Amino acid sequence: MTAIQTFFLQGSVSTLLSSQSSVTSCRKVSLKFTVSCCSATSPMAVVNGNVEKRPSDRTEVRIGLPSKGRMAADSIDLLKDCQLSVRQVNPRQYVAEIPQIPNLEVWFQRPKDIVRKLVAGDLDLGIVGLDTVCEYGQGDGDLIIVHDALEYGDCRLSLAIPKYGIFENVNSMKELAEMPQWTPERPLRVATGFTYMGPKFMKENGLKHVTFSTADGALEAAPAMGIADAIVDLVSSGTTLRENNLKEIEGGVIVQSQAVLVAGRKSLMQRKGALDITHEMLERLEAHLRAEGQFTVTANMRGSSAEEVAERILSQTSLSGLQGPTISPVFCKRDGRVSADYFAIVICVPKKALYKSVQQLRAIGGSGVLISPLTYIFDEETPRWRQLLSTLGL
Ligand SMILES: Nc1ncnc2c1ncn2[C@@H]1O[C@H](COP(=O)(O)OP(=O)(O)OP(=O)(O)O)[C@@H](O)[C@H]1O
Ligand SMILES: O=P(O)(O)OC[C@H]1O[C@H](OP(=O)(O)OP(=O)(O)O)[C@H](O)[C@@H]1O
Ligand SMILES: [Mg+2]
Repeated sequence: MTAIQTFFLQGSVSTLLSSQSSVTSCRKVSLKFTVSCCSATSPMAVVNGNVEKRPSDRTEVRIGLPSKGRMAADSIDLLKDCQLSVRQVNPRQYVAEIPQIPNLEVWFQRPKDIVRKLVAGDLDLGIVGLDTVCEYGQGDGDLIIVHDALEYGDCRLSLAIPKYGIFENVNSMKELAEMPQWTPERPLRVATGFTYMGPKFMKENGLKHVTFSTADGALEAAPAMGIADAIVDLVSSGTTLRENNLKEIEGGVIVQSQAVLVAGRKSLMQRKGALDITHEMLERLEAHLRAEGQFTVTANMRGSSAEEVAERILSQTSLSGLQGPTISPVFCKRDGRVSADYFAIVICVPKKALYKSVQQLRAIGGSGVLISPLTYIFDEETPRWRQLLSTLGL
């Protein structure tokens, strides 16, 4: 089998629902491809990962974590930061446990197989990149994004074209679509590993004469090798594109991706314990991720009363904290009398605003400013949980 397989877009394509809300699902889309190495009518067709969708009566809830690649270690680390330690006896063992959640089994799988197994119902929850959910979930309405921003694995799925030659002055999808060069005899040739999202995107952008080829890696070489005119691939720092003389263009970002927690709708609705486990994981993730962006700041301030100190603090934009400052009197004994001339204040400030906050504190008379890391912020209820319940119609 050759490294590059060519296929043509034949089927209808519809839109992926935008991921503006914290809980997103993808709409069902059907595409047909003619792949040179096998056909859908082949008597020995191999289904990806699962034989058929079938109800299972297992009692454990299963979460899939990436077994390899750049998401693997970060996923374990994230859970560890949430006090969920994955106990794996050895790295070649694909099942593990999290002692803090007894009824949860961890299965290590390749990211694409996590999505396939979620669709098949063999996994209930998974952590993967949003790009993988979109590509391998193919708009399956059963997939629900429970947490859309786990804050690692940041990248985007983008279309890129050469900086040189006929593309020199092409800087947008509109300009690419309007190039006179693309005809039925000489279509735009796109190399991509994203054989679902790539064609869908091109169709949505009105590119009619397009063919696609696929390979497992180093796609950025395809234009220089003369195999393709453009590529659709993941971009993070942009270094690989730059080093290969390729550029992104306006309107060419297909998906902004990062690690997400994804679940199967049927699992959440039908598998005993799955919804409770999802709630606990969501709470832990949110508490950790909210805290990660914040510092606790304590300082002393001279003042006549807690209210007077509060007014000074709340006059500064960077010092309002999560709900407002906590202010406690600092008692001292002077001339035999106990009095509170100082107040200790505690606020949370975004890490990004740390120095500005310290400056503002000083400006209103703050002294002895102490900064400490925050581990968890548990709020009354997480907005994502409310959103999930509403998505499930609960
Ligand atoms: N350059 C990158 N920077 C950050 N995140 C990335 C980058 N490339 C990919 N990712 C994210 O990490 C996920 C896994 O990518 P990774 O390269 O580890 O595995 P893969 O491409 O599926 O497998 P392999 O590269 O071994 O074929 C991707 O689906 C994406 O969400
Ligand atoms: O914008 P950058 O930071 O340069 O990252 C982008 C590159 O990272 C990924 O490849 P990966 O390293 O996973 O290699 P692969 O092609 O073997 O999957 C992706 O497919 C790009 O080639
Ligand atoms: Mg890769």
